[in-house]
Amino acid sequence: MSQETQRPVGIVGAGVMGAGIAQCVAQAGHPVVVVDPSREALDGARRRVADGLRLSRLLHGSRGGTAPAPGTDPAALIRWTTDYGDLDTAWFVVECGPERTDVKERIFEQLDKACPEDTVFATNTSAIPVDRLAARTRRPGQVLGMHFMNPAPLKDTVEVVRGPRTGEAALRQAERLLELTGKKGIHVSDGPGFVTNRVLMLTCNEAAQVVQEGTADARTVDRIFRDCFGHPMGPLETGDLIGWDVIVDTLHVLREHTGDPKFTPCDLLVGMVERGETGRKAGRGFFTHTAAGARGGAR
Ligand SMILES: NC(=O)c1ccc[n+]([C@@H]2O[C@H](COP(=O)([O-])OP(=O)(O)OC[C@H]3O[C@@H](n4cnc5c(N)ncnc54)[C@H](O)[C@@H]3O)[C@@H](O)[C@H]2O)c1
Repeated sequence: MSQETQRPVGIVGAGVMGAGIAQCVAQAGHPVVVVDPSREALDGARRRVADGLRLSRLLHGSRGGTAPAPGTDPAALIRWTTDYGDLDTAWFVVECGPERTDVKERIFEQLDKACPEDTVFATNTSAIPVDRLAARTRRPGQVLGMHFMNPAPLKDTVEVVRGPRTGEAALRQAERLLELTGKKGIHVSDGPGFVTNRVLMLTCNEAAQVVQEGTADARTVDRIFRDCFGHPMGPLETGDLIGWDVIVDTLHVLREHTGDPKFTPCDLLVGMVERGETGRKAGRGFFTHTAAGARGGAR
């Protein structure tokens, strides 16, 4: 067993994405340390991973990811902690904290202090330029973006972002993590929103604006994308899955880093987030959702 297979992968942030990525790594039989300052978030993530592993066993790994080996318990490979110091042996860390530039900058400063010199850091940011976060460390050559898709256990492709200072060795370590979790990477250069969210965030915002203006209701907007364009999901169902709080934060980041007012979130979205109607994780966004994932009435 190589040194890397004994050393854990660190995940910072135990929200929707952190839990999903932790599940992917543990399912591959590899140890994981998940850090979050919120005990409530850690408990929620533990439950989400347990549900995800049950689903994965039912699907026998047929929809992406590695199926847990029979008789093994991937959940036992995950250590849940509030202490960054527990990352002291991690060979690779995926940062999944909130989409706020100042919060992520502080996280990277903490990671730089807590982790060994050779640890590679990947940010799962939706839009913050990788080099902005790399600048908060003494190892900018060991920082890159790995933008996993949601739900991480079911999506086999990751947008890999190479910052202007990201080195070849860091990219090779990222490739190891992808191989381990049965995923492939598509490589892009650094910039606000990279490719995915430079385009998707505007689409989600405009779809909400169309509802706000009364041109069509949410169900009709999404039906246009499914029936006319053949998309598997419309932009409003996609936004419910991502979380409108994450989308509003990402639009602010895009506006901050491009200076372009086209990334201003529409009033309808801002109001929904203020009321806690953030989508699937809250049970209500443009659609209503049950714990089993069923979709109900639209706005
Ligand atoms: N939700 C998606 O579909 C999606 C997809 C791809 C990328 N992303 C990106 O992934 C990141 C996480 O998104 P999410 O949807 O999981 O968000 P989330 O709000 O579900 O989770 C964020 C977590 O970070 C924790 N946190 C707060 N401060 C922290 C700190 N200082 N150190 C460690 N953890 C801290 C919070 O307690 C919370 O558990 C964001 O950058 C987001 O833009 C989200």
